[in-house]
Amino acid sequence: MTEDFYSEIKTSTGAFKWYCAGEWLESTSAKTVAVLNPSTRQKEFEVQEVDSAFAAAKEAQKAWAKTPLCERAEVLHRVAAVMREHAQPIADCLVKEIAKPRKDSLSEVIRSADLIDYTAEEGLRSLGQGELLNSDSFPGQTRNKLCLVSKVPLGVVLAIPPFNYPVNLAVSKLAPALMAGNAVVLKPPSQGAAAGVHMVQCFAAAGLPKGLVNMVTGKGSEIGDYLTQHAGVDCISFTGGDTGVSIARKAGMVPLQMELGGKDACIICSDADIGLAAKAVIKGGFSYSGQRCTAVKLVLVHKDVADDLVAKVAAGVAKLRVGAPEDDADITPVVSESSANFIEGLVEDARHKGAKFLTPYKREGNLIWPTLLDDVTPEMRIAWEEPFGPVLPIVRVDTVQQAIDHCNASKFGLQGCVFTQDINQAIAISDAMETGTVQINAAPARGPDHFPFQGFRESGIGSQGIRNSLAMMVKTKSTVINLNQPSYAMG
Ligand SMILES: NC(=O)C1=CN([C@@H]2O[C@H](COP(=O)(O)OP(=O)(O)OC[C@H]3O[C@@H](n4cnc5c(N)ncnc54)[C@H](OP(=O)(O)O)[C@@H]3O)[C@@H](O)[C@H]2O)C=CC1
Ligand SMILES: O=C(O)[C@H](O)COP(=O)(O)O
Repeated sequence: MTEDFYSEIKTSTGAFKWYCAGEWLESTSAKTVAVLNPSTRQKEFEVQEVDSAFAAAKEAQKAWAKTPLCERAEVLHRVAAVMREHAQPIADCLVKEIAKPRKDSLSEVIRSADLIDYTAEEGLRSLGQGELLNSDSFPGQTRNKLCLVSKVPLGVVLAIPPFNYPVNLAVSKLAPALMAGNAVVLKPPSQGAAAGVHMVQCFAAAGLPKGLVNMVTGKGSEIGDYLTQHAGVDCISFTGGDTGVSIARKAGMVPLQMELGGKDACIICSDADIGLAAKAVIKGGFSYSGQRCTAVKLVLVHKDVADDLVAKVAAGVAKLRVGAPEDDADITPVVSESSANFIEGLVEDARHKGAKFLTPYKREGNLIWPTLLDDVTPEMRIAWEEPFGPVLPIVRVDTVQQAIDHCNASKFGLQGCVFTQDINQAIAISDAMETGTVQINAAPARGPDHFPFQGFRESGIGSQGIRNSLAMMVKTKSTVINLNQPSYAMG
């Protein structure tokens, strides 16, 4: 029974426990953090605020590093199977604590199980390979040295995912870290922590060695510095907003994988298929109410096709269903009141500076109706900042170069997309855009999860995607065999 399966994760007072060295524990401070339901704005869950789990992780990691790759892969496949079997309660948490539509919540969990399986398989192949270098290719050397290059674990990985994909973006760190022989301390987002607790129970139930995955709950603003600057951390894998920039500045000598904010722009050329572009703009701009790092956050459309595009997008936006995540509405409450207030600030700034409202701005609590703004100019904040909500600005441009210049002037460089029917123009624009990925004739997207995913400038450091995350979670080790005489192949 799935309910029994999750019974041990709660304290007697109903808060969720934290997880250390294979045990679900109650915090000695008894301090808790309330998780508010974005729809009702009432307390839905409680998680504990606790201290550290690094010692347990370090201890467990030593034995795990000596565990054969194929055994690590087997354990991960078991985790994926358990997660699929017990997916619904995790998805239910996502509906209640981050107001993600019901269907999308379940698909996030299933996508995460798929990611774990794929990581196990990819890790078996890629981590099993090393390199052999001969010394005689460097000037002045003979072939008397053989360098064996292998990949060894980093140690303890601190994983910090954001609220909008608390399961998938946790698993995208945990699975490669574990497959590569590391232990993990997970700090889930406060809004998303209940889903995180349920997810960790799947790792525990799959028979992962004790101490290998530990979960510390609490507010990032209070325990974040303690965790990210802890001497027991050997790597930080963080996904989130500007906080990541300050973490990177303060972090010590540890590898960083930072996936941060974005202002993903959609450039629509005069020869574009406008029907296709309009559909992508609507889906890209408004799915999960615009709360995706890869959401379309700016449309830069050529003036010759702008009226056509705007009419088609407005017609599509009018059909979006606004309501409750339980009812699978397209637009659901944004994650918090402070987030809704921030979005409203951007909308009001645009109103004062002359933006044209193609849909009226409407808000009830955390629920914001989809808002389409035309005639946006570079003087408006919305032209540069990410609302992380259902608000989409449209800038009309005279030339494609103007659109490229706008993208490249942004502090962000996550993804972008271009719509044109001329492949030569598409490639030229892609090459000119300073973003980690450019999609041609489709909206930005991180998935499928094995594609490399990276941000330039303040959008990140390093690269995600299953193969790249596996490569990120190891360090290179060389062993040099020194022969007593040069040895050349076959005679
Ligand atoms: N490039 C990418 O791959 C992605 C980027 N994002 C970006 O994430 C942002 C939205 O997510 P959001 O959760 O609001 O982002 P935040 O940066 O606010 O939080 C991300 C995580 O960091 C934690 N945190 C907060 N303060 C600190 C601190 N000082 N030290 C360590 N950890 C801390 C949070 O915990 P707590 O919840 O307790 O505050 C949370 O777990 C957007 O900017 C979006 O673009 C989102 C998804 C993907
Ligand atoms: O947090 C996000 O926005 C995700 O990384 C987006 O993933 P997706 O583009 O595959 O939905």
